[in-house]
Amino acid sequence: MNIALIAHDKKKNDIVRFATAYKNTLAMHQLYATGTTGLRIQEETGLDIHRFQSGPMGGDQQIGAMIAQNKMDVVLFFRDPLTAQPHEPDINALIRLCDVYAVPLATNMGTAEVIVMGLERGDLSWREIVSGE
Ligand SMILES: O=C(CO)COP(=O)(O)O
Repeated sequence: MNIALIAHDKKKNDIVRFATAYKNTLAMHQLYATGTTGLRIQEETGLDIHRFQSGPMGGDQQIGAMIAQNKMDVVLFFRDPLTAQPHEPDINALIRLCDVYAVPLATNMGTAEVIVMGLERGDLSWREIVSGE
C-alpha cells in the first residue's frame, strides 16, 4: 500500500518516534512524505521514503495529487492545531481530498496507531480493490 507520512514542525519528533515504533510494518509498504518530514524519518529510521517538496512549498498538494489519482491508500498527518500555517489552504485541500476518495486519514498519533494496527491486521485491504492494485 502507498502510505503518506506528514508532520508539522512541532509534531516531527512524534512522527519519528511513531515511525520507529512501527518501522517493521511501515517497511512493508511504499512510503511517501513531505520533504522535511521524510528527511527526518529517513535519517532516524533508515526507512526508504519517496520525498516530495516541503509542505509550504507544495508537498501537501503533491500528495493531494496522488490522492486525486486514487494512488494513496493511507495518510498519516500529524497536524499541529496550535500553530498557524502559511499553507493552510493546501492542508485543508489535502484533508478534503481524503474524504472525497475515502482514504483513511489520521490527523494525530492516536488515530495513526489505530490505522497502522488495522493495516497489520489486513483491515485496509479493501483499498487494493478500490485503487485497482
Ligand atoms: O507542512 C507540512 C504539512 O502541511 C509538512 O512539511 P514538511 O514535512 O516539509 O515540514
